[in-house]
Amino acid sequence: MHKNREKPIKLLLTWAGSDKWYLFASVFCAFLSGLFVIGPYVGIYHLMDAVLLGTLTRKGLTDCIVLVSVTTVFRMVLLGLSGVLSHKGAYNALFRVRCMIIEKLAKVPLGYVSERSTGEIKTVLNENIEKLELCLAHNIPELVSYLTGPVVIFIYLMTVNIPLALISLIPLFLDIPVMMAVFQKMSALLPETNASLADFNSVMVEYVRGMRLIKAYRMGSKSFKKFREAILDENRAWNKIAKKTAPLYAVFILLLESGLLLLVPLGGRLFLHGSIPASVFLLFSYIGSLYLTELLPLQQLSGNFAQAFSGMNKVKEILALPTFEGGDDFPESHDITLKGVHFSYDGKINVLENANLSIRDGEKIAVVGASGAGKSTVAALIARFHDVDEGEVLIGGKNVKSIRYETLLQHISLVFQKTFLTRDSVFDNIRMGRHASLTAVREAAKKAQIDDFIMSLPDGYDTKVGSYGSRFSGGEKQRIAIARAILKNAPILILDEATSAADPENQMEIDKAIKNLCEGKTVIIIAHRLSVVGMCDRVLVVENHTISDMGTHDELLLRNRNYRKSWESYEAARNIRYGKGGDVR
Ligand SMILES: Nc1ncnc2c1ncn2[C@@H]1O[C@H](COP(=O)(O)OP(=O)(O)OP(=O)(O)O)[C@@H](O)[C@H]1O
Repeated sequence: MHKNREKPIKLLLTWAGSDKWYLFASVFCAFLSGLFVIGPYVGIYHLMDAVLLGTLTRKGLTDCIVLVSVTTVFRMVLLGLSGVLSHKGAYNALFRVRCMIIEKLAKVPLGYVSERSTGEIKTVLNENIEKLELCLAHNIPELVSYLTGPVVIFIYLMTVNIPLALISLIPLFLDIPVMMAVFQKMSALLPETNASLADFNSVMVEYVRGMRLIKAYRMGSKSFKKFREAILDENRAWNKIAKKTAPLYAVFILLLESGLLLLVPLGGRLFLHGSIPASVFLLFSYIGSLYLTELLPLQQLSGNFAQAFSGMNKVKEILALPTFEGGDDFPESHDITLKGVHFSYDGKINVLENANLSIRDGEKIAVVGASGAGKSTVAALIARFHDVDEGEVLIGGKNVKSIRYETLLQHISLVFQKTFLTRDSVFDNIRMGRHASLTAVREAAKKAQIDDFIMSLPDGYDTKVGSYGSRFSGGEKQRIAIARAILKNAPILILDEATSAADPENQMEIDKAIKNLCEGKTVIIIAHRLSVVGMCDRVLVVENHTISDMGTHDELLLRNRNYRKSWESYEAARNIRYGKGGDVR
């Protein structure tokens, strides 16, 4: 809780780690560059003074030119140096924050990650973090530089004429509440803009992934309403910000430039009364009313800071997600038990109520039930993708909550319905980060019936998979995933409809691969097709929000009406033959 209230700049520096020294050095250079702003003003004032008094000499002119040139060059050099340092610090900090998020996402229960859409995570990793770059590399040094210059000029003006110098500050005091109002308005509206940006990113990812479908159905970009609406929504959100803040920006600029209206009449009066010399009058009329405009970029900075802080909140949200820390070693035995398990995804609708099961070490179980009955949920709870609301999930007699999360995942292999291949080589896709030799990888691939196919590719195991594994068929991808699981050799195996993408030819290969994969393991197969039942010892039926029955295929055929009906339908479908004209026999 305390962390959430941490000051944004302090938090940014914590995230920057040791790179904060680059940021400090950059701020220091920006400060020095701000000090040099005074040079041209002092030079011009002395020039005006000498011209008006008729005391200008060649040396005086040269001194003035040198002062103006040297201070301007120093200012630019320091500003450049500040930029180099701030970018080095900022990009290192960004790298660190992105790594922290990625590491966090790897540690949080999978349930949390899948609940956040890809687009939302992409928005945080990309757009929100980029705003931090803007803040660290540009806005903070700029803020220091923009503030130092006017402060130094003000101090100089005070040495010339205190009353006029103080009067020159009036526009600034009037502007402070306006700037605060801009910041507040931006901060209030940004969550909405962020949400629409995250939505836009989600829809964009969906649009690109669904391109095949869009083309197949000739939906065309215009007809993809969701995409267009997401773009329009994002535009609307930004227009709303512009509408609400533009008038305030205008007031800010007008006020900041209004010094002339005060200093010319007042200074003129003092000059005409002989209270100040002409050079002081001209100094305040020109510089005294202009130096505050150095602060003009601040109006944009307030908006940028608001955006950066809003992005930081998103990063904070992810970094605050709970992780499963600590815990015991994995148990020796691999039997699985569910005791009185209740579970709901949203806290409202119970997907499982009082679910009980007992799977023996080395047993192969098929999980059957209607679509949406909760089969995948049972598997997800065993792998602790979510925590149960009530009851216990035990492996080898130990509650999964007491087993070290990493260890738990190391001992469970999952083959999902949708196979995800990374953009690396086939070799790396099977190894998945572990140290395994080519011989070991090939051994696994042979058992998964995919070695011959991989060897027939132009670069064999070095073949790049390509984005989303687009160059492989569904069946090939599944066999690569099975090879992965064989190599992992975890004692517990969960297969979620792993055979769904197979054609009849592939099916035999996949069946062989699965048989090899399952050898000597405790296996749970989520069976959407009852053919899987043949390779399992027992069947578990999920229906009516619970595990309603568990037994061998023959036992269930005798005692479970719904299972018997499903089996009969499956048998009938299996025996369907097609006649010449396509008629069903
Ligand atoms: N992440 C989630 N958030 C909210 N509800 C979910 C989530 N995942 C699944 N559900 C809901 O929980 C119920 C059970 O889903 P589950 O995926 O376990 O069923 P299933 O039997 O495996 O279905 P299928 O055979 O169609 O894959 C469904 O009503 C589903 O809509």
